Amino acid sequence: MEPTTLLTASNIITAYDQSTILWGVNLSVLQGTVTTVMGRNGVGKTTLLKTIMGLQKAREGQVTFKGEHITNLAPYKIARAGIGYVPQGREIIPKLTVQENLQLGLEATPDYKPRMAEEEIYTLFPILKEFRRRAGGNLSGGQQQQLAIARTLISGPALLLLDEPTEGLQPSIAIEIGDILRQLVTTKGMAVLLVEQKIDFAKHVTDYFYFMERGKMVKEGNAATFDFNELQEHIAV
Ligand SMILES: Nc1ncnc2c1ncn2[C@@H]1O[C@H](COP(=O)(O)OP(=O)(O)OP(=O)(O)O)[C@@H](O)[C@H]1O
Repeated sequence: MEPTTLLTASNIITAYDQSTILWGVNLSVLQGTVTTVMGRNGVGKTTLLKTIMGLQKAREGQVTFKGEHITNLAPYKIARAGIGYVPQGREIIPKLTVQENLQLGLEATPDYKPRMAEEEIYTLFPILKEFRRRAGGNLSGGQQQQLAIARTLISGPALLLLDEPTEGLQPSIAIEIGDILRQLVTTKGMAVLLVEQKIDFAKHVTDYFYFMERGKMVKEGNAATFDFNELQEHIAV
């Protein structure tokens, strides 16, 4: 059976005032896969995630999710449709406890009820259970990243958008995060759209790659056949 396409972005053009950042981006994400967008700083990766999430308006083009047009809908409507966004920098609330931070994710649901049970989340992230009464600000970087992902999972998204989740983390901690992402796609059938700069980490988790340069996808392919040497040259500079 052909895997279902969950998300499609077609010919997306996004600009900040006079400055155009995305110049006709095309991308799709299949259910049960991790899709990764790589590219140097400033090429527009974050802008792409924000456009998908409705946080930045697309001037042209369309975003389709589960067959429905969601282009430029209010972010809360996009969240309720089933897309979870874990922004760069995690954005957890340092003074709130782990459990309280987790519950903030319920704002993405219409009835404030979890779509993934807290216990199930704590099974995926045992350290969060152990530290559930600690202030979020007292967690390590890797634990804060786990919390940011967990907070998004509580609303039961079908697609998770992740912006550089391994930034500032040691490789071993990054791999732990990667293993959790793989678990979500293989056991829950979720899809992940990842923005990443670290090739080793990306290779570990990714099924399908896109490579972006100056607001456009210039290369794409299956992880198994993707030419990473070429990619490395582009990214390393
Ligand atoms: N709110 C904004 N207003 C104006 N320009 C912006 C804004 N946000 C980002 N930009 C510009 O848009 C371009 C693309 O930024 P974006 O954050 O999407 O890139 P990126 O590929 O995610 O890079 P990084 O890895 O550094 O986050 C950059 O030149 C940036 O300066």
